[in-house]
Amino acid sequence: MAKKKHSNQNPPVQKKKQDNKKSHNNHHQPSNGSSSSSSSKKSGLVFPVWICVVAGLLSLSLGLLTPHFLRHQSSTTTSATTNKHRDLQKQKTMSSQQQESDVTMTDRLHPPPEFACTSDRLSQVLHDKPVAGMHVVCLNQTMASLQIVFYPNAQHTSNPPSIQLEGLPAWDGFKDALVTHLQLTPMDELHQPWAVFSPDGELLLREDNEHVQMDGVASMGMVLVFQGGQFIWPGVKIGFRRTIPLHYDSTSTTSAKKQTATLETISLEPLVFAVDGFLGEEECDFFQTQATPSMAYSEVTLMDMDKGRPASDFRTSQSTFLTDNTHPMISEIDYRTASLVRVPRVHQENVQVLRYGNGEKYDAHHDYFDKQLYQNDPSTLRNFIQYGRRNRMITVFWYLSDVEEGGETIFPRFGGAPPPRNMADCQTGLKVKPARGKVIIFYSLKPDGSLDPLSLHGACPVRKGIKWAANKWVWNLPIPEFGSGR
Ligand SMILES: O=C(O)CCC(=O)C(=O)O
Ligand SMILES: [Fe+2]
Repeated sequence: MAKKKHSNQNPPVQKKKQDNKKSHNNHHQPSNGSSSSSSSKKSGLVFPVWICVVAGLLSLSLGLLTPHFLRHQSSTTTSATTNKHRDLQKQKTMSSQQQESDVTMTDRLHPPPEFACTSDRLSQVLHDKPVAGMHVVCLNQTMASLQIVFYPNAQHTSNPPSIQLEGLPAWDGFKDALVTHLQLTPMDELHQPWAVFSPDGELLLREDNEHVQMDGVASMGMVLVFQGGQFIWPGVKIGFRRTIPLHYDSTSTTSAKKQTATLETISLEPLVFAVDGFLGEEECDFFQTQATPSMAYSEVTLMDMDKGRPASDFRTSQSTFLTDNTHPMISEIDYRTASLVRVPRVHQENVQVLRYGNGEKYDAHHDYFDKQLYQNDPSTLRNFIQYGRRNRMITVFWYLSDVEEGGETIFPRFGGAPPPRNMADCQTGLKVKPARGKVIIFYSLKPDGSLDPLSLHGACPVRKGIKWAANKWVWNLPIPEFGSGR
């Protein structure tokens, strides 16, 4: 039986002229150079260190006020957060006797409490089994050195490797340490630069940043490094629940803003989270109403081996893309989604609304594009996936209705199971029951940036009732020419 792998895709749109070649995310605002320097000249060491720490945290949080996942890619390089480093240099010129006695009291420059590398915080990011390409790094900055503890592939270990760098290292030294101890591979034309994030998904550094002042970073406490360059929530273990704050774009006008979301890990292989109540009643109704006039039996982008076959061989539901991004309810959810996955809105496709009537289904497939399977489709290869560099990374799948019977989303390769022989089979695997307002988040790419074949999934036939749902696809790179963030 022919393998029925296929992807569903927005039809190609004329590419707008956009320069997104070399983009850096500017996550730290430049320091204004004021604050604690005069008091650190006058008084002893303990007092100025505290002032410096407070000033550092203040300017760090100012830098974080507009999280990167709400911003478009900017072309500035990483710059200084605080004047803490300069103050530290001044302090180092003080008498060594004075320094010694005070250092014992304020030896460690405290990271923001929520990012401190405590065993509790570590238990929220480490896994029993290695996660290829996601690394946890603990930074312990003292007056004299920076201690770096590595948890390669975000795996628990009682004896993690660590190193000690003298003073506050330069970006090059820190970068070399990460590359060596985490075995990071350099970017090339098919791979994004690796990147360093706060545990809350804030982009801090990228491999291709040129001028980085390390003070803000070194005092972060814990950072996550992703070989694939994009943030992915650590799954930790099945049943793990993480409540995250949701941030909103300042232009957002909706009154009913959700402040938090709770992600529950429902599978590690593939990585799947469930978020109850992510969408409100009004929103579920709105998307059904908005989509109804343009619903049509679904198209799929056929792989080479499937060319000529009708889409209904695989997928019998109706669907439509909603393209009016200026509608407040649509853009509101785009921003909410950017915050949910901590990936900027410009990585999102327009939402695709789905409706399954009785008996309608969608056989198991991947949402990513495997470039090997599109070698005879130059348009998809070039325009969408840029020969494999760009791809769908995340599906945020919305359930807009309850379904009386059937209509589950199935992951047949749950737990690393082998590929099913029959892609229409709905017996084995993880089955997610639709529930109005709930979304699931699943990752088609792994933290190292490679395709995750275990993300295979399908829609079981609806047995009773109607299933309304939607796909919100988030790419691993900006898609300004066909995404919803245009
Ligand atoms: O309807 C579902 O549960 C899944 C649909 C799906 O995977 C898709 O539209 O790509
Ligand atoms: Fe899908």
